[in-house]
Amino acid sequence: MLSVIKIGGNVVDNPGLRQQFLQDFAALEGPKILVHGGGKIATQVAVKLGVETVMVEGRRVTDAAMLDVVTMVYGGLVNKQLVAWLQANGCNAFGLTGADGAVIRSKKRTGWSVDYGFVGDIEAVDAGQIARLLEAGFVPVFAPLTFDATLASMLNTNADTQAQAIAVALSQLFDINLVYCFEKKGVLVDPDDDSTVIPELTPSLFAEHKVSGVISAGMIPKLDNAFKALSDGVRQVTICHAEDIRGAVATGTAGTRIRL
Ligand SMILES: Nc1ncnc2c1ncn2[C@@H]1O[C@H](COP(=O)(O)OP(=O)(O)O)[C@@H](O)[C@H]1O
Ligand SMILES: CC(=O)N[C@@H](CCC(=O)OP(=O)(O)O)C(=O)O
Repeated sequence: MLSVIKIGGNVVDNPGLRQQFLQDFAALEGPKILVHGGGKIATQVAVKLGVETVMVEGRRVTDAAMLDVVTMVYGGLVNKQLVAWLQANGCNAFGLTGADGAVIRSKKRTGWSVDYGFVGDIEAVDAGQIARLLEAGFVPVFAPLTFDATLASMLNTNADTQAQAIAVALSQLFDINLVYCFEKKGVLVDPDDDSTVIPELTPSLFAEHKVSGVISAGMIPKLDNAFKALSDGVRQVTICHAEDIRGAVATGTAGTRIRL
């Protein structure tokens, strides 16, 4: 089983949670891939540089100035720090974006009522190249950046979507366990109460909870990605707290298990 783990920016930005996660991730058995976010950190750096942040339905509107910010923050600062910290924990991390080795190609998002600018919708993931990194003993660590060769441009891609696309592409070659880690215990009935985890979520329960407002905001696109991964060939999908990653990988019992 290959574990594809996504970690959100709120965990990366919290030193205590991050340190525990890095140790736990480094100790996971078997082949593994990390996909990181970092939206919160990009917003903080953009403020310092005087670049305005505009989010529409959980996606960052990315003009030329913001593309420079996210390329620096995701491809540079966050990716390289994570690689260094994982190496310090004995994990042979290899940091990359979708442009490196042309592993993830995308197209600039068009045809929406909003002009998202330099946001990439993924067209192709080169599973063979990623598998070769794994065979060579590396642990790929992906920044949420893809690229369009025709435009000769980096593109900003949501990290949850990128994790889903990587997991689906590699499901041709491996049984995949996709785990979305964030700073809550799972999908919750009351998002402010970690004791209200929904242990199993089906499409019908998801639809009910969307209508009632129990599931909202960033959790909606995260779950759309989770269900898409399962229906496109991923074996197991879990949404859990970063501190429960070992249970999610070893026994599949942590947080919320997604079922079709
Ligand atoms: N029912 C729910 N259970 C847990 N979180 C929820 C729920 N509904 C909305 N959310 C919100 O969704 C957020 C997770 O989405 P997002 O911020 O995109 O995550 P990430 O940082 O991992 O990319 C949570 O921080 C929480 O505020
Ligand atoms: C297009 C788009 O919205 N990209 C995201 C990529 C980072 C991300 O997804 O970070 P989290 O997982 O921490 O939210 C953004 O720039 O915010």
